[in-house]
Amino acid sequence: SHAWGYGSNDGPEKWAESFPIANGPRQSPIDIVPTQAQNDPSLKQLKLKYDPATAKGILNNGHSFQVDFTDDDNSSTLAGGPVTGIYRLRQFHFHWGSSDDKGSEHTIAGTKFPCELHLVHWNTKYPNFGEAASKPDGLAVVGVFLKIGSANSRLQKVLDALDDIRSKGRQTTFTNFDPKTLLPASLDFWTYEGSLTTPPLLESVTWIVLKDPISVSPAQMAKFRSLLFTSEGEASSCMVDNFRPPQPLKGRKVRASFK
Ligand SMILES: CCN[C@H]1CN(CCOCC)S(=O)(=O)c2sc(S(N)(=O)=O)cc21
Ligand SMILES: [Zn+2]
Repeated sequence: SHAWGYGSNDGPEKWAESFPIANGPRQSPIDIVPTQAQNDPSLKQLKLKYDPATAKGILNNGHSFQVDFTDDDNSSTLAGGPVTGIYRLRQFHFHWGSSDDKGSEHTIAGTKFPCELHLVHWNTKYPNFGEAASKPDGLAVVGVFLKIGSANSRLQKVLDALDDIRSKGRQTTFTNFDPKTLLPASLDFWTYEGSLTTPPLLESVTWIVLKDPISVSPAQMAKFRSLLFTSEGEASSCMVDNFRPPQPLKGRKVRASFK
């Protein structure tokens, strides 16, 4: 079976055994080196339009937790930036560490953040998400770093739902939430062609990593770490360190939308 995780027996160093694309040419995440990113004036402004009514539920999938959105129309979309056409918001989720000195997947000149938010969108030129997920221009994921600071009241709305989804497979309704409230003031970004950072590691993601972080407090980080990788009835394992380390750039260029 393709059971994978983040432990020593089933973690990122073992994924290539079941998912050989793990050693592919456009794997994610990467270390972003700002001085080596090229400003590209042809990059358009990022256009994010989210309708809070499309928020549907929140789920512990045993690897992270995700907030799912209804994606049967163009109510919540991404356009502009490095992409052509319209991409629909499917879900957002996070990756975080067991301590504040690690947790993000992308790093900035080697700097790790305690947490990273991913907003997953799929290209509407394809009939559905599943089809899009396997195409080289099928997905666009916006990455946002979380930095330790003051408590983030918008994030707290999401964290308040975690008590109901503590173990793997638990889900609950989660509606009337605008993911735009989780974004920093500036939409300046770096962009590069990459992959899913978890199995199946499909090389179908245009990455859009925002330059500015949002804040998270130490108490809020503790809330992330209260989740479990395991189902009820199994021996409990805390959901922490669910991040893949940076992967080789293999000649890819990282572009910046800003000077
Ligand atoms: C735990 C599984 N995570 C996957 C699940 N999806 C892929 C499903 O493949 C369909 C064939 S996804 O497209 O929602 C997605 S995006 C990211 S990430 N970290 O790169 O933003 C991981 C994943
Ligand atoms: Zn992710």
